[in-house]
Amino acid sequence: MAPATSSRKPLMAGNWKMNNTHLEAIKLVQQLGFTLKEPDYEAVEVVVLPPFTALRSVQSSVEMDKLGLRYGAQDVSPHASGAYTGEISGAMLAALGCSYVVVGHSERRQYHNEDDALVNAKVKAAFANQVTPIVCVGEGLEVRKAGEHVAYTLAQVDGALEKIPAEQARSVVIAYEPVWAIGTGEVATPQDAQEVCGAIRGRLAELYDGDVADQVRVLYGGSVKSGNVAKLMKERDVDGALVGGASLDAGEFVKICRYRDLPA
Ligand SMILES: O=C(CO)COP(=O)(O)O
Repeated sequence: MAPATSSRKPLMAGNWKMNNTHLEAIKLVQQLGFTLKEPDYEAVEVVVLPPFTALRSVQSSVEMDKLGLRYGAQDVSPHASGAYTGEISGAMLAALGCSYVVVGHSERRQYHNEDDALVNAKVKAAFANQVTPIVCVGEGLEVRKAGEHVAYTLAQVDGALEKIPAEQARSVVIAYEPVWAIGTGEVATPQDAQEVCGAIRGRLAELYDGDVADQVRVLYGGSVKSGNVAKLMKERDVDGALVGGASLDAGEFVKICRYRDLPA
């Protein structure tokens, strides 16, 4: 278990999903970038995850205006290059300055039949290009009702990290996103989030020697808003949030990044 004095920097990541053209993306990034200041970035790492088509514009905005935001993509191909129509490689993301890529989001597992083996291959593709994967895990409602949410989620962690060496695993980000909480307004209780995030860290301690479990940031995702983030962030194994809908509104996402100012 991680000591309470861990050095993990909180991470607030906005998963825009299939929203915002590249023009809308520039506007949102500028609103965020000009509102957030040095003290914000000292306290939390702020990341936006636009659609592929907006990455180049986001890169230009961030570089031109010297914004402190980081950005990344929502998916990556397991393949390095070649005849894979419609896919985007890790090298392409790296060339656009992406720091992160989401891997294994439940929407991709559900609508694109992504299994643990594919998620694992994508984690490898990300690391091969020095892009940090944000690995999404989490159970659906049926699994939760059956009381099997911890075992189910840990099996996804095992699958995603298969044959990933400790030097890489220590920088991975894991997002616990219970499917029943995504886009439903039904946020997990802080206790529910802590139960699974703590179990994930426990599993990392079993899988890896040294400080891996203490270094890895475990995020919670699923209906995070300014009204619930402060309570979630009080939990010892919740190191940040993967925010969907609420990250599309600059004012709301800034409030989430400044959760320390909100009543818990
Ligand atoms: O899936 C999510 C982030 O990846 C969560 O989405 P919502 O915040 O819209 O529930």
